[in-house]
Amino acid sequence: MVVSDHSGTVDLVSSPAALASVAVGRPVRGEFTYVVPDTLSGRLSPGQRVLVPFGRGTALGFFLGPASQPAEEGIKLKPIQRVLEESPSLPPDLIALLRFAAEHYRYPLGEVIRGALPPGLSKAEDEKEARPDVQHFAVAAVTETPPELRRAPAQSAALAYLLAVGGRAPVEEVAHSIPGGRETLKKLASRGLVRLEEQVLKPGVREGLAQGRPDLLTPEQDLAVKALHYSLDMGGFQTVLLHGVTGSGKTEVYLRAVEHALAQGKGSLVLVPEIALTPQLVGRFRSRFGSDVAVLHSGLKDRERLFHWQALRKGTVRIAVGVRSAIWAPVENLGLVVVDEEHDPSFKQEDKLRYNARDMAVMRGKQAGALVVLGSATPSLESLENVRRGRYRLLEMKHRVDDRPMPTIELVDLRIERPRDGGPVTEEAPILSQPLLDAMQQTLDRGQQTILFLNRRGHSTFLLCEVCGLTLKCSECDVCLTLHRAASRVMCHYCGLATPVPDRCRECTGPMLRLGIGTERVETEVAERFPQARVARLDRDAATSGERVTELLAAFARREIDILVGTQMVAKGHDFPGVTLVCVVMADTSLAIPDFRAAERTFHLLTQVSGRAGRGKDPGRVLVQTYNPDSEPVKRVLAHDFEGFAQQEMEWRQALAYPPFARMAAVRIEGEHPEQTAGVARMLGDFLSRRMPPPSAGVRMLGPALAPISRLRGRTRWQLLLKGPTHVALSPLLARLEAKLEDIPAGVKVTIDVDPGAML
Ligand SMILES: Nc1ncnc2c1ncn2[C@@H]1O[C@H](COP(=O)(O)OP(=O)(O)OP(=O)(O)O)[C@@H](O)[C@H]1O
Ligand SMILES: [Zn+2]
Repeated sequence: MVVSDHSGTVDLVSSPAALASVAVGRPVRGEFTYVVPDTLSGRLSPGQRVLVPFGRGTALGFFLGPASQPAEEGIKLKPIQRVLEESPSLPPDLIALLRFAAEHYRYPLGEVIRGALPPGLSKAEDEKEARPDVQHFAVAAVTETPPELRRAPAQSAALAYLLAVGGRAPVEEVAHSIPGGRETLKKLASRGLVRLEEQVLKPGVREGLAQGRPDLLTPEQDLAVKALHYSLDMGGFQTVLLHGVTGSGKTEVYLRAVEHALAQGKGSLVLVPEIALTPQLVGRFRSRFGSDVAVLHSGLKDRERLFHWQALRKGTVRIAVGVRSAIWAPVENLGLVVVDEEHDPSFKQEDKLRYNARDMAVMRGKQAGALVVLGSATPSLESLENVRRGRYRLLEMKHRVDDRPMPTIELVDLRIERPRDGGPVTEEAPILSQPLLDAMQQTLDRGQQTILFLNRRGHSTFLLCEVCGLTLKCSECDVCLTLHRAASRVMCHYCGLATPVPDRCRECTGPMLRLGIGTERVETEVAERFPQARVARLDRDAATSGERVTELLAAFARREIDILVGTQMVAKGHDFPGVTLVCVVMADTSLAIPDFRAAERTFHLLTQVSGRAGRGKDPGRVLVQTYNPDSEPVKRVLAHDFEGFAQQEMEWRQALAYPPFARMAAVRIEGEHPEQTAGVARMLGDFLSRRMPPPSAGVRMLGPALAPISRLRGRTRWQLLLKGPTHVALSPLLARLEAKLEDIPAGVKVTIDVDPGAML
């Protein structure tokens, strides 16, 4: 018999041949059964890392729990070799979540677990205690230099230095003053004249932007906070959608919920789209909870990652704030999971394990029995539908903090806007129409700030031959190249390939026209029109690192920049009270993308960027330039009509059986040889169509067909979409497909993308 005692350790002693279920950290599917040797009985806890024989060698394994005798007779099971750590790296709720993720997204469990762990724990090595952020100090053990040091001038000098500064100094400071100081201090320590000490710094104590705790909540915040406190007091799993307009103070609601969980002795997990773009939010958490917060972002060093993991696992740090991958953080006694900007596409990982951290957050809450709060000014249709079906509870905040008005939103119709200075009508509309120029001038005159949004980077987004009409494409991808003038290169935004700018068409030597506006061009135009203004640009080209982004945003917050031009990076939850004008240079860029979410994405972007205006004492104004004033997203944004947009879009999705009224899985087939790839795509199409459930099940297959971007990095891409009323309806088909993937010829790669995000 296998039983679990209360400490979670599995007592396998009483079983004649105790068996263990182990996930192996290799790209293999399923869990494996191993024998628990006598030496390990009573020492195994679920979530522990172990060393197991695998193939001809050994591999890292994760003990998941007891197993029963496999059905097949005559299989010789091998024993677990040893355990790699005393206390398990994975808490039980996380094991449950990782198992769910592997099953749902059709990805090998061992790889799912390895991907979740910090590098220090994802190798088949014994656990090492992460060296925390420590500072080494040298402390003098004597009060004067003893005569024995007369023949050792370096040691004498180092000790003299220490005594001179009061008997105690950081080692690096001594080393800085006395060449070879580190070695010298060690020698002094071995003589017993100096003690070397470490002072441990708690994680996450680097300073953020300090923010006070408001004494008074708005009435809507107060109601929301009370509701969340009540749910926390009740305990157990529940999901709440916090739909609060831009600037309604959602962050404060999260902070109060985290405070309450902490008072209950429970940990919290807070997910944000991107740390570099949300320094204010991180700052608010740090200044409220100090060293109780671990901030998890992609810039962490391996050692720091391990340190945070261990601190959270031990419960010495109880709050984790982080990006997508922080969903795997081993927060102890988890009571609350918050997902800020839950609609954000960055929660979906687009390689390896293609998970959606927002969806995993809900599942994590379920496994841990925790409260889940999904917050946004523009909730996803998926979450709204879950509210309608009674799965999530809705909390709304319809007013801004301090009753500040929502910004006014005005339309600038590019079809009728004439070029400035009454010049001739050209095919291209002006980048900045007269209404925009006037509004920007007024804003400058008042000493206020402007954000200019265009969701395309570069100078010109395509080059076209004036004579033969050829557009310049990437040699590796089926994508137009973008001209970057500052770098004097044309670049592919998909594969990164950069080449010199051609001045003539390669087919007919005709001159190349530079068309399609990008942020770089907008910035140039703005600088020319407003030479007295301080202009900066925020996009992937200008902000090459996380620090650079933070610096730029900080400079904008300090009002050292008057006009900020940028891509969707400027649309994220920023809170700059000086911004009173937001201009959308072209609202249409994301409308034409062949993706069923194009309209939703456009609506979200326009609403979010508009929401940056008028957050301070002065009211905000938004100008939207567009060629499609009658398109649904544009019309509804102008009318501040979230409900109307959502309803209209829901009807359309329902009519065409798209999410949230159906579940989807994309099967992507990529290969170097176009012929072979097409062959595999057709083969998989046949394979699936022969295994389709009866039509009454409502499962449908679209394709196989060439993907919208039919070539990427030199590889041909095919796509096959499966749609069904529920995930359960799709999963037998996906399981079959997963098994079939073992027969795919080398040279073609097939990936299954469950609940796909981007459809390109
Ligand atoms: N009760 C309050 N009293 C005074 N100021 C508040 C209060 N609550 C929040 N604020 C301030 O209001 C501003 C907006 O809050 P916050 O950034 O949380 O908005 P939000 O709802 O997250 O908006 P968005 O969806 O645009 O990100 C912040 O400057 C915040 O400090
Ligand atoms: Zn390319």
